[in-house]
Amino acid sequence: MVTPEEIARVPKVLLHDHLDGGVRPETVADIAERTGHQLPVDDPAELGQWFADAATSGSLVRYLETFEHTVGVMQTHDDLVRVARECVEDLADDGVLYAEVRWAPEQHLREGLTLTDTVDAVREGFEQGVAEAARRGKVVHPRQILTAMRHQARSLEIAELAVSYRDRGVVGFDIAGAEAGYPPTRHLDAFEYLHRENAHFTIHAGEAFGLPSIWQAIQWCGADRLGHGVRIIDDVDTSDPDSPRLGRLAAYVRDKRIPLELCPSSNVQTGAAPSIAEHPIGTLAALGFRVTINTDNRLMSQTSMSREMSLLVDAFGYDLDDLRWFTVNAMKSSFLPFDERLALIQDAIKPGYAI
Ligand SMILES: O=c1[nH]cnc2c1ncn2[C@H]1C[C@H](O)[C@@H](CO)O1
Ligand SMILES: [Zn+2]
Repeated sequence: MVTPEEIARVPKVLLHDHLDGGVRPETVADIAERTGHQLPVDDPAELGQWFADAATSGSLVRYLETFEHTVGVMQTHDDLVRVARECVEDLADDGVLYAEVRWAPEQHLREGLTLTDTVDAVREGFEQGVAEAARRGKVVHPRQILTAMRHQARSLEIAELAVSYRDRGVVGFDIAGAEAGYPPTRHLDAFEYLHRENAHFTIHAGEAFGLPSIWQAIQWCGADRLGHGVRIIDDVDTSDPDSPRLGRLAAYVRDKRIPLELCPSSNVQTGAAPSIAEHPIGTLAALGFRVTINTDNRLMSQTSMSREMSLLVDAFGYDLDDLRWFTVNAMKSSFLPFDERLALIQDAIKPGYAI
């Protein structure tokens, strides 16, 4: 059985983590006190628990309401730098080697920052975090994914922002927010623009809404990866456990090696999966889908990459070889240039798992 110490030590790759879903509770409390942002509870220890309890609602829409209290304290240059720096420090302390951290610039303009100001601030925070991690003897490579909110109408503008920062720390684009009622095809112009620019994007799909959302994300929008995508399991007939049968869409996703950014704890909180033990990741991994393990929102789920891996080790009996497979899957699926992906696999991931 893999121990928590081994999991903490091996290099991990994180493709789906929200900057505004991973703020330290102490930082939320600290900034809120200074800026006058009203919190439901003020004590940092209680606040961490409040986020977790409020997010464990069985509903994505209610889960998302908790972000008002993180987005609310990320409205100035200095506060964005701080949150970004602390994010990278926390990931490095957790043994994360490479991370794509997403956030929605359009949500951080309330105090007068421009879209480019916000991306510059996060970039500065990431650089500070990398330097601080290096001082602690840790190597971490953070990159940004810029998210557009699917209920808003700024996706083309955010896609243009992502392309303009493609050589300055931004590797991709995403849409997030409530899924039901806001299909990805509302943002086709943004996705078509990204295709023309040879740019990468992922789409939150198949979390709160099922197969039609995944189908649109892949076949209409041309997503490179699926944010969650967990409901692809609805297109797998497991009534005979010895020979599961894939429907056309599930077969396409597996044939094309489309990466699934699975986030087990988050899915249990929003009701997308009944429990970790019953999470479709077990079946999807066994069927050879391009499965990756992710945190989604470390604050709301009180989690980390190591914890998500530990939960899966406990539930499915995964060993180090399995964890390396998930990690290599994630690195192969990243939006980094191919040669950089290969270098991290050869130089860091393979040696890191040869313990
Ligand atoms: O799991 C999620 N599904 C859909 N949207 C999400 C999820 N987690 C966070 N978000 C939203 C709320 C954040 O404010 C936004 C940008 O990070 O993305
Ligand atoms: Zn997410």
